[in-house]
Amino acid sequence: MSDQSRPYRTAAVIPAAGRGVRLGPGAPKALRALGGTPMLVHAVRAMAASRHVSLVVVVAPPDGAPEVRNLLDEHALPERTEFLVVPGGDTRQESVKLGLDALPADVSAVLVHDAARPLVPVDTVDAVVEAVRDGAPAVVPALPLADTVKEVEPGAPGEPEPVLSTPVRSRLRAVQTPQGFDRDTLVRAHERFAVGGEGATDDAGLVEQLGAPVVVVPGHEEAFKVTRPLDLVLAEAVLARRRANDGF
Ligand SMILES: Nc1ccn([C@@H]2O[C@H](COP(=O)(O)OP(=O)(O)OP(=O)(O)O)[C@@H](O)[C@H]2O)c(=O)n1
Ligand SMILES: C[C@](O)(CO)[C@H](O)COP(=O)(O)O
Repeated sequence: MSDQSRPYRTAAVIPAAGRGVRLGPGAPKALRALGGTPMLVHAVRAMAASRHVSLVVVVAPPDGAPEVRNLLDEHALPERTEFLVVPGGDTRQESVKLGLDALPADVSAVLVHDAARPLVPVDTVDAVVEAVRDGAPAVVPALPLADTVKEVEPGAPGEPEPVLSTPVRSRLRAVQTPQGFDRDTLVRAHERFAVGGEGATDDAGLVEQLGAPVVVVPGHEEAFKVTRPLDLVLAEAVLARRRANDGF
């Protein structure tokens, strides 16, 4: 739980060090354009749009920190927000850990947000921060599923895979980011699993393995992750609709 003696400051860590293999050949995914602006800049603006967030730590591709720093300097970002850039690691988990290591001592709450979710609305960001400030050590935004999900025995690509079970769909949620945490809880989770741990595909998964409670708040359809080429088509369409609605 949070240390009440510390002032309450919320920072966002944005892992942006991935290659974007599933998106196809090109620049690292976070640096690819969406509506003419790098996806990372959209993600940074989405975090800085929250009045709660006063620091954004961008975790850049390992050899791309100077380029990312220049990128942030070139784009208009809120002046009240501080920005740090650090080099990332080989996995998302390592990159998040490197971002956490860069946080100053006065940060009490941390959001971890994929650069690959450039269009998350500020209301979703605020809902996550507020749940953490209300005392939840770990908060994830998530949506119910539209598809039925099967657990299978994974086989060779293209080969039929035996179905093992069908989880009850109404109990499942598709988890998004930003995920919000009490800083000490998240740091403990990452330290425990940094070396030889089981790992997890999201930060809340590490906190669950610590035994700490994680709660879900409503996510948003526009907080989807740009993973494959079709996601980029959808992201361009969402952005174009927003720009048309805003009249620019
Ligand atoms: N070594 C890594 C790998 C991923 N990420 C970041 O974690 C987020 C979620 O990862 P994902 O969408 O899987 O991105 P990539 O790893 O780039 O995609 P792919 O798996 O297709 O290569 C992205 O913002 C990505 O930049 C990171 O910071 N460091
Ligand atoms: C953190 C995450 O976005 C939650 O859905 C997801 O687990 C990241 O997975 P990826 O394979 O690293 O994109």
